[in-house]
Amino acid sequence: MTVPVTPTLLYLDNITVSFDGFRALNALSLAIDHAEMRAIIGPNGAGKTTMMDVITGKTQPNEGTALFEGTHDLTALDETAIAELGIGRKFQTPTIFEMHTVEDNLLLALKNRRGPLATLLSRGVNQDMVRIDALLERVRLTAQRHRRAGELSHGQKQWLEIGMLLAQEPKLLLIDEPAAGMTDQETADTADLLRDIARSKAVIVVEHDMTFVRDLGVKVTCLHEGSVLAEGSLDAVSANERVVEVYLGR
Ligand SMILES: Nc1ncnc2c1ncn2[C@@H]1O[C@H](COP(=O)(O)OP(=O)(O)OP(=O)(O)O)[C@@H](O)[C@H]1O
Repeated sequence: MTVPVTPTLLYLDNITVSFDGFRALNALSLAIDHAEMRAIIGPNGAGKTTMMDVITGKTQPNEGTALFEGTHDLTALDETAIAELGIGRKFQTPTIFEMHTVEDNLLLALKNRRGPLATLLSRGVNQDMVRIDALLERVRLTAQRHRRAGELSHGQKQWLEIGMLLAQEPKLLLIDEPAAGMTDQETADTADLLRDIARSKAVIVVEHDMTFVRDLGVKVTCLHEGSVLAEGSLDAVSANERVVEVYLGR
């Protein structure tokens, strides 16, 4: 992989989002490097979802700068344009096609990326299969290839959706509470999978499960009342008195 000269992939500065005068984000600043994974923690209502909404163009900030790759002004783009820049988002509830096989779900995600014209012109059925082999292996679903997605375990469904996002070849993945509802083993496997993905892509994970965050072993940002309260290693953030007061000590 060629590493770009500027390390900052996502740059948020002084972002404010007001809902009827209430500041869901309050001068929030955050920078994510290429191939960096960052865990975002913080109490309910801290602004984590609103931050993801700003990055993906779902919500327009009232103030502030949001740059992707140093040049793309995210505040001037709609959700489709932002997805096309290479920002993929996974919500907590998987949006897979339950009646289709695992393989077909991935195939649909690949075609979705190319669009109808490219799909028509594509001679690449074999190439698709090579890509799908690699995706299946990556998301640990090779043995489930021909099963209907609806039959997968909760954790496997989450991984399939991550695979569908990877099919779109994003540069930045936003993932909302991936460990919610997972068994301990699935949670550990998911941390492993995300660490693997983060070797070549940037990943932002919002998560409340501190065991999982510890497994990720990455820099942590704690949000509170729409701003960054603390940032650093999980040990440093966990030792922060304010973080204990507003979040961990609850
Ligand atoms: N569309 C909206 N209209 C009014 N208030 C909103 C809207 N969206 C979010 N808020 C408020 O903004 C604040 C931040 O919400 P947000 O969902 O971003 O928090 P969060 O950190 O994701 O919380 P959680 O951990 O519960 O998901 C909350 O007080 C919420 O009620």
